[in-house]
Formats: sequence, C-alpha cells, structure tokens
Amino acid sequence: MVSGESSTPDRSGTQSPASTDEHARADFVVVANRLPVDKEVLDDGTVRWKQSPGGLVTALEPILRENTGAWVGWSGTADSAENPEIDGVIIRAVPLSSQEIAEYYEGFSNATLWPLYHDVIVKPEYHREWWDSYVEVNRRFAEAASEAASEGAIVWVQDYQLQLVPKMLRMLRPDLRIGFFLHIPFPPVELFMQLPWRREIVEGLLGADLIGFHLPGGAQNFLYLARRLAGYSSSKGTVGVRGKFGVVQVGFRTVRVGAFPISIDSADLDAKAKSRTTRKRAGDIRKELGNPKTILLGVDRLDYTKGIDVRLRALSELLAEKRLDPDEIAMIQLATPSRERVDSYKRMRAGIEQLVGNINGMYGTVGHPIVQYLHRPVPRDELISYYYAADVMLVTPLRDGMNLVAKEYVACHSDLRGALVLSEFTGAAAELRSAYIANPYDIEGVKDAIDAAVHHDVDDGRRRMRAMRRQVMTHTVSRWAASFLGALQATTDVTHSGDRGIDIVESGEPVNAGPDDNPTGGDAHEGAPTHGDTPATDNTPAR
Ligand SMILES: Nc1ncnc2c1ncn2[C@@H]1O[C@H](COP(=O)(O)OP(=O)(O)O)[C@@H](O)[C@H]1O
Ligand SMILES: O=P(O)(O)OC[C@H]1O[C@H](O[C@H]2O[C@H](CO)[C@@H](O)[C@H](O)[C@H]2O)[C@H](O)[C@@H](O)[C@@H]1O
Repeated sequence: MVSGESSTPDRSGTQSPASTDEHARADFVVVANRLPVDKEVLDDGTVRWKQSPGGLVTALEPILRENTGAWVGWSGTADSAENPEIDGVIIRAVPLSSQEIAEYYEGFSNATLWPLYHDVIVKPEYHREWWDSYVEVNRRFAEAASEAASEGAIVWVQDYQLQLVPKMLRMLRPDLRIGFFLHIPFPPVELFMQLPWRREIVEGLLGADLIGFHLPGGAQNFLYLARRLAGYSSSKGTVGVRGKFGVVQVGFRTVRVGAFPISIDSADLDAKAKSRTTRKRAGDIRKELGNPKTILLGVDRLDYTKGIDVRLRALSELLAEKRLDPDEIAMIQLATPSRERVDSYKRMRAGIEQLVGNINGMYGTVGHPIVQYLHRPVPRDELISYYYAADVMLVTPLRDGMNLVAKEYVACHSDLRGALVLSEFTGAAAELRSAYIANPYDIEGVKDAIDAAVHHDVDDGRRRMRAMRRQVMTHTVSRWAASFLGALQATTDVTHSGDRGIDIVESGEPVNAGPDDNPTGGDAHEGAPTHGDTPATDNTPAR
C-alpha cells in the first residue's frame, strides 16, 4: 500500500514523499486519529513512511483501493502536514501542534475520555482548555474530511478522539453518508454523566447515520442517553449483533445504532503460524528460556486498562503457594510503550516493573528469571512465534473494548494446543466463551483460571481451542468492515437519495478452524452475556 522510501526534497531540506493531489476527491473516506502510515525520520534526514501494522488498515485497504479512497488522520508527530503518496489512496494529514498533542490527544482523549470510558480505573481529569482543544481539533478533522469527500461519498469516522466530527461534518456536508465506530467501551450511564460536555458528545455522535459499538450493551447505553439526556425518541428493545439495530429519531433523520464486534486478519495469522520459520523460531524461544514445561505469555500496550499487574500478582501468589513450580514455568511479558507522557501511564509502568523485579528476585535463579519483560514492540513475525510458542496466554484487562491479542493467539493455534485465560471485562469474552474466563478484580478467581489453564487436560484444551477457532476464523476483520459498511449503505434517508455507494470488498476466504474441526457449533457472540458492556433495559440505566 505504501510507496516506501521516496525522495522529493521539501523546503526544509529533508527528503519527503511526493504529495498527493490536494484537490482530489474520494468516494470513500476514513477519518481516524492516526494515519495508516507511521513517519520515520532516519539519521540522514530521509523521511520514510511505513504502513501501520493495525487491523483497521488491513481491513480497509482493499475497500480504499477498490473505490477512490482517502484517509484523513494525524501523522503521530508534531506539526507534520506532509501527505505521503500511497498507491491508490489519498492521504490528508491533519497537523497537530505540540500544544494540541498535549491538550487534545494526551489530555482530553487519553486523560479524560479514556479513563472515563474504561470504568474510571484512574480518575478522569476534566479541564476546560483540553475540551476547547478537542473541539478545535475535531473541527479541523471535519473540515479535512469535507474537503476530501466527493458528492454523496461515504465517510467512516473512527473512535473516541473524534466524537464531534459526525455532527460537524454533517453541517458542512449534508450530502454525505456518515458512519461512526467506537473502538473502546461505551460507559455505563452513571459514569458518562460525570462528563461536563456529555450532551455535546451525544449530539456530536448523532450527526452520523450509523453508530457502531463492539457490543450490544454499549449500543443500548447510548440509546438510553440519546433518549434521557438529549431528549430524542429512541428504540427501547435489545440490540443484536450485526443486525437488529436500535434507532434514534433526530428531526427528519433516523440514526441507526448497532453492535459490530471487530476482529483480525485470521487467515493471515493462521498461515503465518503454520509456517516452518515460525515453528522453528518458537522452538528456539523455548530453548532460550531453558525448555520450561509451560510458557505463559502476555502481549499488551503498556496501559493500566490491560491488567498486567493483575496477572503478575496472581503469578506471584501461585508461586508462593507452590501451585506453580518455578522450575517448570517461564513467563514472557511483551509491553509496547504507549502514551508515555501521561502521568497515569508513567506511574503504572513503574509499578509493573517493580512487580517483575519482585517475582524474579523471589523465585528466579541466576540465568533463569521467571518473567522476561520487554518494554518495546516486537516485529510481527516474532510476535507470531511467541504466540505459537506460548502454552498459556494471559489476557487480564480490567476493561477492554475488544482485545485483539486474545483473537490473535487463537488464530495462531491450528494445532489446537494452548489455553487462553481471558478477563470477562473484554469485548472478546462475549465471543470466546471457551476460554478460561476470570474476573480480574477477583485475584483468587484469576489464580484458579491460570492454575486450570496450566494444568488442563489435553482433550479438554483441544475442545476449548477448537470452539474458539470456529469463532475467530469465520469472523474476520474484513467481515467486520463489510458488515458495518453494508449497514451504513442500507441506511435510507431523503438526503442520500442521490449518493453513489461504494464497492465493499471482503478480503480473504474463511479458513478451517482446526485439524479435526466440525462444521457446527463454536463460540458465538449472539446471545452471549455482554459482561462489561451491560445492556440498559428500558427503565434501568446500565449497571
Ligand atoms: N509488544 C508488542 N509488540 C508488537 N505488537 C504488539 C505488542 N503489544 C501489542 N501489540 C499489537 O497491538 C494490537 C493491540 O490490540 P488490542 O489487543 O485490541 O489492544 P489496543 O488496541 O488497546 O492496544 C494487537 O494487534 C497486538 O498484536
Ligand atoms: O493511538 P494510540 O493512542 O497509540 O493507541 C492505540 C489504539 O488503542 C485503542 O485500541 C482499541 O481498539 C482496538 C480495536 O478495535 C480494540 O481491540 C481495543 O480494545 C481498544 O482499546 C484505541 O481505541 C485506538 O484508537 C488507538 O489507536
């Protein structure tokens, strides 16, 4: 997708990629906080753009290419307005100043909304100047989207950083069909009500034609707020998954509200995990660890929502109680640095590193620490080898919108080996019900789940993994995108009578769930308890 290194000198003397035509218009526009490419400035000043490894990019790339597609977003660095050339995709960078990064991104997005939407695990901070910056940056994203979109185009706005964009964009361009998807949980009503700008956020989202959440519970929380807080008439029945949408009547417009659980490029991971190179590297990883009987693995952005401390505490107690033998286990914790200038992230990092030190000090020996901790991202192929090598995957967030790591682990185990310990407060838990599900606030429960996963019966383990694979291998990220965009295209409204519609490409074929896969059953989302994203009933605010 990305043209790679390129070399048009810019005015500052560095090498920058050729810009795309700034007047070009697209039929399909993605608006996300981040661009689908990361900017790298090499030592010699050369600028290089690399495609981001994220699932969103993978899912949307075929649709962007098949149609005239554009992506509006921030490059990740301050004051960067370059629009790197990407074959077939128009890039519209929204530059952010250092102050906006501090106030809109680190401040309102990640120190106000992120903790508020994740159960107030840390205290959200409410500052008027952060809100002002959020409004201003959302306005610039809306203007950039408006400039990128052709008459009647489809625009898909992503995530909590841009909740005001749908309304702002609709005011600029009533001809557009606008979708919005929230990648993090939508909070219970009682928590959302803390937000001084709660009504503006609800109104901002209602500018969309379709609003998507991972789980039905999030959709129902929103429908309740649209009715009780903003005074619109909204549906009161339960919302389904990828269907049975809720509706909010906003003047003459009908806004649909639905649940679309995101997934991964399952076939790609499945194939890579089966490769000889992966399997050889996985064997080497086990040897490097001293051939432990059981490898436990954690893979996360270093975020307080992920419950890395929870699994470390559980591990420590299991070792103290001799339920785990230090000679038989090794744990790897891969932690990608994230939002490092936000205070709560700094504090959390120090706490986790202390826990790792304590466990290794108490139970490790020279040359054999119990926990191997890497504070950096690892290359994708290496990550897949870790997934394949791991006997037990530890996913213990206190709250998580979905958690793709859990699905990635399952996709890497066509051998039906391995066990997944999964927090019930992840979106993934509603689909992967054959995991060892645990409440991360109940340390004894987490310990029991880890103990059961480490000592599981082989046949029971295969049965669990087979059921989870049936879910993950058939519900891919391209299916997620296609189901959302299909529902968005199906929204009917007089304002859209002349629009063109786009071709929705679903890439990849469904793959077999496992060697002795059977065609029926499997872990399913429909009808599953919604756990964290508890649905609101008619008169009862959620939780
Ligand atoms: N240390 C790491 N090295 C490489 N990739 C990582 C690392 N930690 C997480 N990732 C990747 O980042 C993504 C995380 O997605 P997810 O679990 O949904 O959580 P979030 O989006 O909140 O970080 C996954 O695709 C995972 O493979
Ligand atoms: O852009 P950053 O500030 O570096 O943060 C990375 C992304 O984190 C969040 O991910 C969420 O989306 C995942 C996919 O839907 C989901 O599985 C996970 O549970 C969420 O936490 C965030 O929502 C993104 O906007 C960030 O880019």
